[in-house]
Amino acid sequence: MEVRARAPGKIILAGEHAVVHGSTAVAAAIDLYTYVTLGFPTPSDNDDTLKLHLKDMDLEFSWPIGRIKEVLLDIGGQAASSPSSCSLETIKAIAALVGDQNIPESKIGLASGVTAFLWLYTSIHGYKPAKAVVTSELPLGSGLGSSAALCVAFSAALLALSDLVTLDFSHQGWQMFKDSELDLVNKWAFEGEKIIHGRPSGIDNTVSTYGNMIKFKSGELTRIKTNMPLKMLITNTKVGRNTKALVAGVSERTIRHPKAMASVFTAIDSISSELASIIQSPVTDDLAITEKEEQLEELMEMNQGLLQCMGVSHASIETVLRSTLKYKLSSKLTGAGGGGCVLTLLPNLLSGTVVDKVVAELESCGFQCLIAGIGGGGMEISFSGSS
Ligand SMILES: Nc1ncnc2c1ncn2[C@@H]1O[C@H](COP(=O)(O)OP(=O)(O)O)[C@@H](O)[C@H]1O
Ligand SMILES: C[C@@](O)(CCOP(=O)(O)O)CC(=O)O
Ligand SMILES: [Mg+2]
Repeated sequence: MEVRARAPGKIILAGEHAVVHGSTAVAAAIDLYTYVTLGFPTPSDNDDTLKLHLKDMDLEFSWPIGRIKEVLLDIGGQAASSPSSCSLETIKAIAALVGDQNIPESKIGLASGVTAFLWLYTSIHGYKPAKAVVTSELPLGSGLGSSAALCVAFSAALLALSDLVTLDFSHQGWQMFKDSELDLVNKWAFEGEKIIHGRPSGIDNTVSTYGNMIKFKSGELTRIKTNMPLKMLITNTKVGRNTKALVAGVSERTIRHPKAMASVFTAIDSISSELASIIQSPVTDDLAITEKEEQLEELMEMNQGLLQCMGVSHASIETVLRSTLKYKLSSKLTGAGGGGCVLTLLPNLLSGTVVDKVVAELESCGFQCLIAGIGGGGMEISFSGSS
């Protein structure tokens, strides 16, 4: 039997980085997904390997099960129901397995994703032969949560083929997990994110698992119901960066200037809480929407200023801010920054002509613009034969 899982990317409306240090952040799922297909060979296939195919990158990896057993002696899938962290020793052991595959130097950033796969796979299914295929609509390393979407999709596909979840195998099309099963997916995905990010807050895997819009603080989520139309332009500066290094940079700054950074984190906590309550409060007419949009714009600008304070902005991000400001539009980086993606609020009454002009200007700088649907569903799975 083959299962397909999909998990969405996300945007962070306020609070990235500060959320790692205990502040509130607000995030929404977007309608761009990472897909993982997983299947076990039949005995007649006579295949005793674990395979991982990263289809978009045209990379195929294969490990003989004997080699995995030799390197990862004590994992063996006994702990699938209680997610645990990958020890440093095991990360080193997995590095030897990843090393076997000679990933080209230009694609070495993928090694952490492959490491997360091997940890999640062996933790949940032990030493069983299988093939996993990954495709994604998300740009990698751009702040839209591709790492979390990958870990959620892996965890969902792995658990769907375990005896820990109950599913309707005859159901046609996408189906959801029960709440307690989603919790298990989320916990495993967080363990995968730890391998990729070092010190994740958990917001990305949580919003990818449960979908919609969430407020997140110290590992606790509160679902948010939006009461206003919210349209964001996402501009990908295409400047590559790595979340792990940026998160570590903020932590180092916090060690150097603990008091100043604590004030920054407190300010961001207030910004996120205020932003969440504006989004949730009822609106009566267009005027009320415009007022709320102006408040949101101001909060986004304040958040961006504080992100700059943390050292995670970038010349390319500043270029987007300047370009959008010419049209009186407010922007902030989203995700880890250092390049990656920028959000621009598109007010409800903004004319299509202005949007076209801003997009044309941003694209003339070499950036890529997209308008994604926000606040949609979380992870889902489907069995082969259905869509
Ligand atoms: N589809 C994918 N295939 C393989 N690795 C992936 C995939 N998506 C994400 N990754 C892993 O996640 C890393 C990017 O994560 P990160 O730096 O957190 O940025 P973001 O989560 O914003 O995209 C990649 O370098 C890779 O290791
Ligand atoms: C910077 C941070 O707040 C978000 C990182 O998101 P992304 O990997 O850049 O999509 C880190 C985290 O919360 O784990
Ligand atoms: Mg990430």
